[in-house]
Amino acid sequence: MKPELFIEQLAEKGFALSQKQIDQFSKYYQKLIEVNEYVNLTRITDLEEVYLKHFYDSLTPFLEYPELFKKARICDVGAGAGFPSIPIKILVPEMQLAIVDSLNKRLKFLADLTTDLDLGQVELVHGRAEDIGQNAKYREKFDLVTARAVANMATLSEYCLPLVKEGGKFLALKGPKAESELADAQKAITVLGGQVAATKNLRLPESDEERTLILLNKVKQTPKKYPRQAGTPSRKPLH
Ligand SMILES: C[S@@+](CC[C@H](N)C(=O)[O-])C[C@H]1O[C@@H](n2cnc3c(N)ncnc32)[C@H](O)[C@@H]1O
Repeated sequence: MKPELFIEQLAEKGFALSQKQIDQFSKYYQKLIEVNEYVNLTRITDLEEVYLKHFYDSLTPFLEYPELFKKARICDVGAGAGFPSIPIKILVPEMQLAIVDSLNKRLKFLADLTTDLDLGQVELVHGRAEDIGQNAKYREKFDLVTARAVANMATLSEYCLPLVKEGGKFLALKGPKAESELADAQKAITVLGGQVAATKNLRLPESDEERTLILLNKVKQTPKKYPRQAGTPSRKPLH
């Protein structure tokens, strides 16, 4: 997807980018490629592929559910090089964002990136989601938690649902196997206090790339014993 098509597609959906936002995406691409030379951030480096499979793909939750991102406290679990939350933050600068990742060098990249892109405050939290979910500062504190390409849906629900406050939501960006992952995760989701609100199948523009967004509601508090700590001998997927 050429940057011009990216801009055109967003404008067609009602999100006309300002020159500042166009420049932020362009700078994001440059930084990603530059730092990827010595820190493993992404295997996708071609300009058009990055605009489609990282930038546009990351924006799909916002394009489908814009209301979830306004005036919300959001946590992106395992964001790596910033996906999906940084592209969304470019479109919604006022959103309150925390990013959790277990790899410090990726957080260092994000610290420099958020400064260079003038993105305002982003809280960067170093740690495993299993531990952060047991920390009172973060547990059941977020209106929305997002995650892309971190774990299967059952494991991911255990990482993410404890961070969502009651009445909040968890949104997972998944590929075409989402339906079977969701079936396998059904028990875990219920145990952790979640409920499936919607699944949405999408195709990225002018491509064969299929995606599924899974949206869960947090309907009751997560029992205290979850998430179980990393390395716990009895730790098996909750299904
Ligand atoms: C495959 S990358 C995906 C990154 C990004 N979400 C994307 O879609 O490009 C997975 C990321 O999740 C992080 N991660 C994996 N397990 C984690 C855990 N238990 N807690 C926090 N971060 C984790 C890794 O350090 C890595 O940055």
